[in-house]
Amino acid sequence: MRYLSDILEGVAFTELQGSADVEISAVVFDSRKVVPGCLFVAVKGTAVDGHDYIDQAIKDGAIAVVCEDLPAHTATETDFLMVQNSAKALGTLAANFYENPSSNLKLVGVTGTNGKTTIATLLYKLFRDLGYKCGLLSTVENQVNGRIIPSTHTTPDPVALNELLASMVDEGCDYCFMEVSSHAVSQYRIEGLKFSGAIFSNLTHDHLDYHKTFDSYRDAKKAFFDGLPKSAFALTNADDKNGSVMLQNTAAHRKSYALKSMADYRARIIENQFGGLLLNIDNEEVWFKLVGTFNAYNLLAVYAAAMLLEQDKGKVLVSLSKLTGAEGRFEYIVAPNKVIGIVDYAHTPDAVQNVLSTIHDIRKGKEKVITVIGCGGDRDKTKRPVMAKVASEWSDKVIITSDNPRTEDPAQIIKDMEAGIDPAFKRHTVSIVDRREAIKTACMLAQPGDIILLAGKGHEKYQDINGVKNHFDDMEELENQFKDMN
Ligand SMILES: CC(=O)N[C@H]1[C@@H](OP(=O)(O)OP(=O)(O)OC[C@H]2O[C@@H](n3ccc(=O)[nH]c3=O)[C@H](O)[C@@H]2O)O[C@H](CO)[C@@H](O)[C@@H]1O[C@H](C)C(=O)N[C@@H](C)C(=O)N[C@H](CCC(=O)O)C(=O)O
Ligand SMILES: Nc1ncnc2c1ncn2[C@@H]1O[C@H](COP(=O)(O)OP(=O)(O)OP(=O)(O)O)[C@@H](O)[C@H]1O
Ligand SMILES: N[C@H](CCC[C@H](N)C(=O)O)C(=O)O
Ligand SMILES: [Mg+2]
Repeated sequence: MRYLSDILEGVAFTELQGSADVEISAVVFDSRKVVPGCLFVAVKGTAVDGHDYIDQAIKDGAIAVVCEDLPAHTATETDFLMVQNSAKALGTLAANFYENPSSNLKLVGVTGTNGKTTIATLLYKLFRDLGYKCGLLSTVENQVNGRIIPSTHTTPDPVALNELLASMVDEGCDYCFMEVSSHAVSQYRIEGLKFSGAIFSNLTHDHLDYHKTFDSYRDAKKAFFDGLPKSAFALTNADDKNGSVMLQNTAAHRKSYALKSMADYRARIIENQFGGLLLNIDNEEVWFKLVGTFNAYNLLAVYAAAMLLEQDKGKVLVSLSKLTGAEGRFEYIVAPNKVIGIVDYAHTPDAVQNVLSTIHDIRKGKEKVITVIGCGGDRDKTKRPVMAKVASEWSDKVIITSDNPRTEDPAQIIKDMEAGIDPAFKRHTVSIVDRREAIKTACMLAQPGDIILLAGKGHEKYQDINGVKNHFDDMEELENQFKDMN
């Protein structure tokens, strides 16, 4: 049983109309999900204004409303709580409603453009292997100590997020490792959470449709560090030029990791091949199953976080050396005729460049690299030409195709991508709208030993066309094609 008065702690409200002495059955911010007796929080969104749904929410049973602007007619039984920022209040209200589960866990958040899922998933697997009960909140899936709960976002909304954390506490979890997206910070989804640690991976071009400028994208990531408590650690990548910016205004204790720069935790790549990475990590030589320089950074970040969480160095390195990465991140299979197919979630210019340069570093000789790539619809348009340019310059052949066109015309997305390709590389490029056909064509073009990269969809099991998610799985497509390639 929760009363409105119980969940107001930390909520900066300017006015209360009615009584805080009412029982609240749930905290809801979408009128379509209102249940009798709930508290409805009206949030001004990117598409519509939640304040327009207050009447509907009351009709459907909301007993109290949190809002920034009072509706014209409030002569009802309903209580109104006025705040300056409903989204921010929502985070705190949700955390309070679920009895602040983040205070009863060691919660570690990972932010950055690329590597969040990989780092969070590796930490989750590592700490379970070390014998702890853990939770995971990630793009691929959420997990409560082995129980999988499908994920809809990289970072869930504040209500779903606190509900998940509460179930982790109920099931006795010691740790939760979660991704913190820049959208989540800007939209206050993590408001009211108590973090024990934060990790920054890197910052490159993405999501400029939402954040408009690179600086405001960076500031969203930085705001996560700015809000950390003194008791937390703030771990940054010293090789990234924005790494130190993240730590500028944080109260948390500052730590760094790097392959090139001076840092608290350091590693050096000794071998980098399809079989894995041999790293000198904190003066120990260890083989890891993950591939590529970017994964050397991810592994080092995980190692450093484990050290900051006071784990045993030897045990951590042994366990980490056995782990595989996250689903759809540099996963590869080999056809009977020795063509190699890689499925990777690279969906930013930097990730595409990293994954292709890794392939160049680890291929044996003159094998050709054929890249199949598209860009998402209704998402950052400015990354399209850059991703196509990088793909064309780092591959022997590029097939431009669709990747979740959503409500956009897939042919137009492809045109936006083609515009970035230098004329010298145009003849290595073809465009095929249908992703299945594009993958089939790549397989037909490949000679024994060649490497096919399917970029952008990773673990995704769908192609979103006009809001309809049709089943589509890059790995499944590759397996279907590969079985007949003798
Ligand atoms: C652009 C964006 O991020 N939108 C997110 C945002 O929605 P919004 O505030 O813009 O919603 P809106 O449609 O304008 O509605 C405003 C308010 O009115 C309410 N409403 C709306 C309609 C109605 O009938 N009744 C009603 O009450 C809504 O519930 C909302 O509270 O807040 C919602 C709740 O948290 C999110 O579900 C929603 O994610 C959308 C679906 C989305 O696609 N987001 C992506 C871009 C995203 O968040 N991605 C990041 C990073 C991805 C990555 O790089 O990994 C992520 O964390 O997943
Ligand atoms: N540390 C890294 N630096 C640069 N690129 C990376 C790094 N780690 C992974 N990548 C590349 O980025 C892709 C996405 O990786 P991952 O899913 O771990 O990142 P993410 O930050 O969770 O992405 P998203 O924001 O979509 O959730 C990988 O498939 C790989 O190509
Ligand atoms: N999670 C990220 C990446 C999606 C990658 C790609 N498959 C797409 O649909 O654009 C996003 O929402 O921007
Ligand atoms: Mg992710």
